[in-house]
Amino acid sequence: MKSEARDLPPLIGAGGRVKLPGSKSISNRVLLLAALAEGQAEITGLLDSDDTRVMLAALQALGIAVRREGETAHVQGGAGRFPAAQADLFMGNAGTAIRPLTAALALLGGDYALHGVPRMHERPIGDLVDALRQFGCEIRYTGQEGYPPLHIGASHFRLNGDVAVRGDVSSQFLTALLLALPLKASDHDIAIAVQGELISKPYIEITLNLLRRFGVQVRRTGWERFVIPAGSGLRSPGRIAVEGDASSASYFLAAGVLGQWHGKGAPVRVEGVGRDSIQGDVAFARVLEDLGAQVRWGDDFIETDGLQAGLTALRGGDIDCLAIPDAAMTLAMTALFADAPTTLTAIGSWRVKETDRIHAMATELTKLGAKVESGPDWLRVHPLPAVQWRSAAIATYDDHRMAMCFSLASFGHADIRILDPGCVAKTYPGYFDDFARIARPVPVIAIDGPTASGKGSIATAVAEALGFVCLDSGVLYRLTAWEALQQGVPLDDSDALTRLAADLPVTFAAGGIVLNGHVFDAAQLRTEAVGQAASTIAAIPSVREALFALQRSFRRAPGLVADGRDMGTVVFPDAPLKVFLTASAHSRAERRYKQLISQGIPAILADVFAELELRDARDTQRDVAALKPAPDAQLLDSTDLSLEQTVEAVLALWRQSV
Ligand SMILES: Nc1ncnc2c1ncn2[C@@H]1O[C@H](COP(=O)(O)OP(=O)(O)O)[C@@H](O)[C@H]1O
Ligand SMILES: Nc1ccn([C@@H]2O[C@H](COP(=O)(O)OP(=O)(O)O)[C@@H](O)[C@H]2O)c(=O)n1
Repeated sequence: MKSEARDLPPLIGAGGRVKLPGSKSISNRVLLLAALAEGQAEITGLLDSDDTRVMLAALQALGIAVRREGETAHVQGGAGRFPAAQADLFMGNAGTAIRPLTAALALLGGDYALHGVPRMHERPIGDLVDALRQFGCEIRYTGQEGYPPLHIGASHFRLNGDVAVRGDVSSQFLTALLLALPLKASDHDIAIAVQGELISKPYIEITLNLLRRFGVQVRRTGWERFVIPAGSGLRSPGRIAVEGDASSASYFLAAGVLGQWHGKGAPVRVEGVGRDSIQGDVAFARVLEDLGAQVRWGDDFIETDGLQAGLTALRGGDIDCLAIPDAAMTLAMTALFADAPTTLTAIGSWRVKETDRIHAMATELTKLGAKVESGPDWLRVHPLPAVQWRSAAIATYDDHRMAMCFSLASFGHADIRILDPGCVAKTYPGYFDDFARIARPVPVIAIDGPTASGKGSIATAVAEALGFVCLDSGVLYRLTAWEALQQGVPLDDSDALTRLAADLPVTFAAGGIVLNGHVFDAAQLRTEAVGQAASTIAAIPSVREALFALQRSFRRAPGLVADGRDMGTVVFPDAPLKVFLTASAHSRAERRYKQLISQGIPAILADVFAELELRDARDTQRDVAALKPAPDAQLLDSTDLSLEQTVEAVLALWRQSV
């Protein structure tokens, strides 16, 4: 089932450590090699994600005994064959599963059907099939020519000189052949000739490296010709550890740089990859370094810590991404914070990944307000100045990397909603939890409570003391009510009231209210008539929803103090400090009475008291966002406290909480 959306709070910094999940590329290669090899393998650090489950399920369907306990899997190798001669295999959207399995199954022969999700049926596989047919493999397209689904039949294996495979669409075709051909190399050398410029070479290095671990030494001439020597056979190394995923590391490494902008960050360290990693995507950290990031390398970790001395932003420029196709997506995000446009080149392979990533990236970056240009195999992203950021709901195209990349937009100046965040399960089910662990959201102090408990005065004073922005959310309800009264909109016409709230022509300049382009005298909102009307319309769910985004947009660095009725329960549920401010009804009525008189508004204490009780009742009994303390709120009774004492009490709670 799809999770619908995840709202990310704007961030003021980042810091901490992340233990990376296992690399997808290594996990699926090792699983297949272990299944084909002779002997038992214990694989540790294995990634648990959609794509590895697809591979595990396929191997089990093929009769391979696999036992999995958390991050460890025990595989009893099939010694060059699969026990099941017939199987129907669901491959999801896992390119790292379908391609090498197609090669292995086709070379061995049998009666196998391979299919996946609709997007998988749009991802080309023709170049691999063409290469395998040169060996006499029987492969049929059961859908569209050149794409899965496939049927694999008997193998009439023959060798006829070098076998040709294209290398310029996906390096996974070559990887698939390299992983599977040792099955047929007992008596003869088998040579593969790559046609076209080989892309993603580092992924081929991973393949060669893992083949060595399984006893096969591939000889290569440049990146054009690969020979699997006669006598090669796959033998289990016994135990094999999977490195952390270097592509997934890129988001955290970028966070360790962007998270220092406000001076509130600390280093971010990813554990599980290091300077000797066999994954090409660790080169992303070198690219970041070239762009001006402060990077530290360890044997088993990489750490970023803001910018190098003397810089105020990452550098822009042209970046050849041929070697880091996946991590390169992360550079499209850091480009928003660079000092000049960034052009990513050699990214044609993005077009045939989980989605057309060039199109997806360009579309979603544009939603944030960014200027983006693109071509068949390149993307140019212009820096996005703070004032031009727009809040956006980001579509993720069933692409885990789109979802993970755009979490970095929360370092910008807008509210970010990630749609279908569950798609990260393809490679990193726990991504958003890990990201939240290193993220430092812009702090919010939420102050809720009944009328005249002192919320507004306390919030203003606390915000001033801390240098934070202040939001009096009641003002938004009062403004909507005031407009309704002005325009004669009935207070039970929820559609009209919702439209009013959604299009409230208001800005807050230097703490003052500007309505319809004119400075607005806030005293007009303090009358009891407006207060009662505000509390009436505030009970309408669609009005509350219409004001939700506007309220959240006040959360900006260095912090926010927000007062109202539902700041801690609904609008800022992740606020690190929530105060529920009360005072006895008598003292509140007296305070309000004095306040009104001092403002020259005529009032009678008994009436003020009665109206206050009426409003308390309405605010606490309504169905939506009823006035009540959040479970984690601190209760503060100000009946016997002065204004100054109450402010000090809130500041003391704040000091304790940070
Ligand atoms: N602890 C307090 N002691 C005395 N007066 C207070 C205290 N807190 C607030 N007041 C006064 O009560 C009045 C109502 O406070 P206000 O901040 O408008 O409350 P709210 O926003 O909760 O309705 C103001 O005139 C304010 O100065
Ligand atoms: N976050 C908020 C703020 C105000 N309101 C409503 O708006 C009315 C006026 O809010 P206010 O904060 O200006 O009221 P006072 O507490 O200042 O009297 C309240 O009585 C609530 O019904 C709300 O529902 N939720």
